[in-house]
Amino acid sequence: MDKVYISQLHVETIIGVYDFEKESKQSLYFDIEMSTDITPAAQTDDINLTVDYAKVSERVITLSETTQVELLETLLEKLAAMILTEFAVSDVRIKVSKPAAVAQAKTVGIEIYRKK
Ligand SMILES: Nc1nc2c(c(=O)[nH]1)N=C([C@H](O)[C@@H](O)CO)CN2
Repeated sequence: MDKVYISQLHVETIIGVYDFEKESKQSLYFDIEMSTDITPAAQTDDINLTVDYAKVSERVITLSETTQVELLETLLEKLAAMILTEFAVSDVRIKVSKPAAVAQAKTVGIEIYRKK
């Protein structure tokens, strides 16, 4: 299956388990890969017949900024459900990195894969 992807989408939001994390925004970076058939768009040159990565990016940014949760897992499940509901994709893989979470690590994070 063809893929539409978004790499290193940067979002600033409140997220975390600890009290100090609820006081200021932290950076998250998303890698998103969605399966879809791009043939109809390629044959017609019509953006309406494919998955618009700009629209997906906007929705991921908005939902991440307005959802207040503690765990990255919770946020990723909400984002995957939104993408599968709102866009014509058969599956989605989302990876989130939270580089400031562990000082000794370059970054840490979670990856999930969900199907319709
Ligand atoms: N599997 C997870 N582990 C941890 C998370 C998380 O969201 N998922 N979050 C934290 C803290 O919020 C951390 O980011 C700050 O030190 C710890 N472990």
